[in-house]
Amino acid sequence: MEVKIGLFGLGTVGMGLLTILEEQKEKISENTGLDLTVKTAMVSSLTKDRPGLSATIQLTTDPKDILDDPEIDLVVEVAGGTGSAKNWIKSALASKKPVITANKDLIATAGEELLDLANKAQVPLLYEAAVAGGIPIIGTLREYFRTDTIRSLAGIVNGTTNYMLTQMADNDLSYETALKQAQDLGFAEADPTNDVAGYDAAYKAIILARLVFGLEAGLKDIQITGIQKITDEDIAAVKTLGGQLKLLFRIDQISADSVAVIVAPQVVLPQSPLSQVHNENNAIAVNSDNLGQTLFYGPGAGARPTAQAVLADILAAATAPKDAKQPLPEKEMTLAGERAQAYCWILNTTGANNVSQDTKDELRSLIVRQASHENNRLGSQLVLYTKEMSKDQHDALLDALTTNRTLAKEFVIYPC
Ligand SMILES: NC(=O)C1=CN([C@@H]2O[C@H](COP(=O)(O)OP(=O)(O)OC[C@H]3O[C@@H](n4cnc5c(N)ncnc54)[C@H](OP(=O)(O)O)[C@@H]3O)[C@@H](O)[C@H]2O)C=CC1
Ligand SMILES: N[C@@H](CC=O)C(=O)O
Repeated sequence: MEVKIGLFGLGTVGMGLLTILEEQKEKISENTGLDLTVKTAMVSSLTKDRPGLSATIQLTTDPKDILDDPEIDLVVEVAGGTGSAKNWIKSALASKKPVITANKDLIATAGEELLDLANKAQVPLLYEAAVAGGIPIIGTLREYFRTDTIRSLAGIVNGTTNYMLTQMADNDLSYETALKQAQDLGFAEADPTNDVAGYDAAYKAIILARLVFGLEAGLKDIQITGIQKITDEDIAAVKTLGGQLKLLFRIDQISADSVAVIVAPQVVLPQSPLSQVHNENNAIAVNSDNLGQTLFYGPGAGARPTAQAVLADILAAATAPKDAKQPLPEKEMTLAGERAQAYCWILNTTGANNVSQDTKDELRSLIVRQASHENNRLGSQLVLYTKEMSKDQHDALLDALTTNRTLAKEFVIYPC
């Protein structure tokens, strides 16, 4: 059976998809009986040089050439953005064309509305590539975990920042050079602000929290810290006690009907499997009643891995029953506040140190490890890894402790 595809976007992911489709045409046909052909591709510039692009693909800047073409069976949106892309997807669904997208910004911000439209139209809207690139996490959570109860999800879902932090720590690259390399390798967003500010990871966390816990949240609702303020000295200070800094997301069920969501650079200890996740690789740890702890690991960005996820969705959509509806989460949870956490404190030690005996005693009972670090810019520093403590305990202790020292940096420690 021939399936004609209308493709929005011919950048990193779009070109990656064309490469895989061309290379694996026969294999796909033998395995599925489907003959997948991209008929039309929408781009913003018709004059851009596109080496290797097949002359059989019609290029356009007019979305109607895809949306109004009755020959096009299925739409793939890999252009990005939340404006035009949303309209294209709505029009495609209204015309009963299945849609595949890699657009996490859009699925995070308008997923509820779009999935509702897809369900009403009884047309698939699939978005495996929107979270963790090539790792098949969306389908796995939706299908495999259907009979299990997930309590928490955590991990690394942004390839750009993980690549940057790896290169800064292991190869002494500057922040700027590491970012430039991530852009050149096709990992970063068109505007990398979303990557480094933590918004890209937050969009992915929002998608996962909706899928698993039925949580409807926006960027403004969750605590998000990016990596822009992380320096080579922070990385070195954290390393004195064996940890690494990684941009993590965490979604924890806190009560029967609430979850806490955070995206922030956190200290990952050597005994955590996440400490082995380097460069653009991603990993998602799922904690569920039946399975316990499971870890899904793989390439989280880049042309081929992301295109593979898009292709898997194309095959699923092309073979889905005509009236297929996407299962919606049974629970509908709300956002919870603070949870107990362990911390890494980096304290400047120059100047007076009149910490009271009570504070010293409390601190001693909470410190797991400590080391001194010579910061090239700030002088002597003390690096402390603490046990888990409540937010109130944290605030009071830090208040007492920093009367005569300054807290240079604070990071949460990811619980292994
Ligand atoms: N890169 C990655 O590793 C991953 C990306 N994604 C997501 O996939 C999507 C695409 O990413 P990526 O391929 O990296 O992006 P690129 O910036 O490389 O490519 C975007 C493509 O879309 C076209 N385009 C953008 N806006 C418009 C518009 N308004 N009208 C017409 N065409 C438009 C561009 O046209 P032109 O070529 O003329 O400039 C370009 O071909 C994004 O949503 C991204 O978040 C998801 C997972 C991983
Ligand atoms: N910019 C994103 C691309 C994939 O989603 C990332 O770096 O992870």
